[in-house]
Amino acid sequence: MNKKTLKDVDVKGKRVFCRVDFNVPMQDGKITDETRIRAALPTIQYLIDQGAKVILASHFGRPKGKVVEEMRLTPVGVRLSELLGKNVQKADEAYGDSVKSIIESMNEGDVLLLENVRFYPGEEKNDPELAKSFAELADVYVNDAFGAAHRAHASTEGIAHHLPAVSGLLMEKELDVLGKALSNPERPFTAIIGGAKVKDKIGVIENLLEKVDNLIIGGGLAYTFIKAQGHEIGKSLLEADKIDLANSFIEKAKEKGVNFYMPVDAIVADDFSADANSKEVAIEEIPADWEALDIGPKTREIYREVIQKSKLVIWNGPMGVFEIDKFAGGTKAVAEALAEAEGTYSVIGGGDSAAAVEKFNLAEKMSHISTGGGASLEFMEGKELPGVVALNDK
Ligand SMILES: Nc1ncnc2c1ncn2[C@@H]1O[C@H](COP(=O)(O)OP(=O)(O)OP(=O)(O)O)[C@@H](O)[C@H]1O
Ligand SMILES: O=C(O)[C@H](O)COP(=O)(O)O
Repeated sequence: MNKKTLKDVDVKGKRVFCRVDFNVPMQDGKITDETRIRAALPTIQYLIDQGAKVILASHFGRPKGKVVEEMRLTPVGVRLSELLGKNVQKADEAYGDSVKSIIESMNEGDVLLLENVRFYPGEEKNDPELAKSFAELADVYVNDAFGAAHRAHASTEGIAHHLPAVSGLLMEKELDVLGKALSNPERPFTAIIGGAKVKDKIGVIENLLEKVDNLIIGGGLAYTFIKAQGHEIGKSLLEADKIDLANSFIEKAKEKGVNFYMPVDAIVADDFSADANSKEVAIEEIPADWEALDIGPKTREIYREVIQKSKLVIWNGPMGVFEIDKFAGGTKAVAEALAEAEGTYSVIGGGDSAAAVEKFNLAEKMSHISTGGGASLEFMEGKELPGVVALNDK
């Protein structure tokens, strides 16, 4: 990476504004998945060990510039304190005199968690005044929020123009893994693209078609491709305006010598629900009144074989409606194939695929699970991430 990292600056005794992504799933004030908090621990612990005064900032949810009581970061502070095994002070604001006076009383190695930065309208607008107010709190800026690096906000981008600005250890790792995969992949290199819509994955498919040896398609978006091949798809998800594009991807794959894999069979249902009737059918036999909600067993086997022969696999998006057990089999089969494949480096591109891998208790078996959903998608599209661009060059 050509950006300065935490290791390039001296933080002893310094006030460090460290942007993390503590936007964790929460239900009734309880954190339901703490992966993102755990992923930020190495940077926080490093700062503590170096004797920095650690000022943590994060967004949580989408409060739209107003204080929303349920979106305070208090529960995150409590859990962080337990995980670090030390007191984490929590501020009720994210800048200003009250925060400054807390920071004045901090000792080296102390940790302060600021309030949700999205309580202020200037955050998402990347307001220069708010960025300056954040910068006034600190001597050094560390961005460890890979999950929010695709956002040009005051705490992810604006602030970097006012302080020495470096990446944290998680940010560095994410950029290294994803960067190496895209610039210098071990081959055979396979991408598995699933999820609901073609529309959301156009950029990723376009960019990956230039790089991979195998492109595997699954999930709801696969059926626009199946339709493009001239088959009827019943009530399965269809983006009619993307049929031509789907065909152009298939053509481009041929030109580039990329093996393009689509489902050859599916699990179809007479309703989008857990108690629907369901059955396996060949892909050209989807009944008119049914919808395909998962890839079928033959497809799973083909995909498993491709995965096993790959040296590197990037996976983004589930193969079916994995939230309903009946339609989770295809996504589970892909996750298991990745877990079992020896010598295959597996990169899970965040969001729903990461949630699926967690659900099947296979997270430990993956080589890298990105903490970024939207951010990893934009990275895989080949876009520059504003939160990274703004950091100091080496
Ligand atoms: N065959 C299908 N029919 C309808 N919906 C499907 C089908 N296959 C998968 N889905 C749905 O697609 C959704 C995930 O799509 P999405 O595009 O958001 O995935 P993702 O890219 O992994 O998400 P993220 O952007 O969070 O990383 C899931 O809720 C899943 O139920
Ligand atoms: O969960 C995420 O993908 C990040 O925390 C970014 O959140 P956002 O989509 O609300 O900007």
